[in-house]
Amino acid sequence: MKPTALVAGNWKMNGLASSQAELEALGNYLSDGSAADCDVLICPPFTLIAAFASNAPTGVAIGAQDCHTNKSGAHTGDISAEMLSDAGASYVIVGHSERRADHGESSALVRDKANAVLAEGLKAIVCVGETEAERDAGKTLDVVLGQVAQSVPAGSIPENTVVAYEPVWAIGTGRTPTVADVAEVHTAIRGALVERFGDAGNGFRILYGGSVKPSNAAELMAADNVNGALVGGASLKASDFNGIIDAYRN
Ligand SMILES: O=C[C@H](O)COP(=O)(O)O
Repeated sequence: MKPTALVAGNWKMNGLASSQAELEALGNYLSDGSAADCDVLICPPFTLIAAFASNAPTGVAIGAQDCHTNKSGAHTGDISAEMLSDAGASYVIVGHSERRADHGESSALVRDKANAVLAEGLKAIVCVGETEAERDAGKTLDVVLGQVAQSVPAGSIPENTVVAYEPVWAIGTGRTPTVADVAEVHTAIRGALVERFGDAGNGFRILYGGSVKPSNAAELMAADNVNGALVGGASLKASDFNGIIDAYRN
């Protein structure tokens, strides 16, 4: 059975307390419009998680953008999955390419972070994706499937793990792969998940991320094995994010 889609907003290092208005606008749109056939998630910066979680509109889950592998301890500046759960988060993004690049995170570390997320009963969104040089060298599937194999925990099930395919060169650039290219990568990821997890592999949600906006959401979301979106820039304004959620309205 096709999994319920997830439209997730990753606010990255954007958002102040005043951004609560965008969350409210999103909630108003969701409650006013015809029901969207997808789950909706906002991952604000750490500083806003508790406030957002306690005021989250109906139908909007709140998540985080990273966590440490440990539950607690001497790790200055880090946040654990237990703390995120305590603050009201229900999802945690791990292995975003910006963290892999900015903080040198390896796939093994990403898997350990995902395991920490699962251990707290939260859901992990495990990000994978090739750089432009890797795509140009014809290595897209090798890179992406290698990251999936190494970053997705052995204990993953469709209810606790989401895979997000984000070509690094498409993030924040306004460029996207063709729908056929997206379908090829997503179908390859699906195949790898089925090979590893059996029939359950068909139940995992595989999100596409990278310059998703209202004008291209419908065609990207219709591609084979695309079960939602991980949205950066266009998630910061409720009106844009709502336009992406519209891809899942009848
Ligand atoms: O996590 C979200 C992605 O990095 C996509 O960002 P973007 O929609 O701004 O391209």
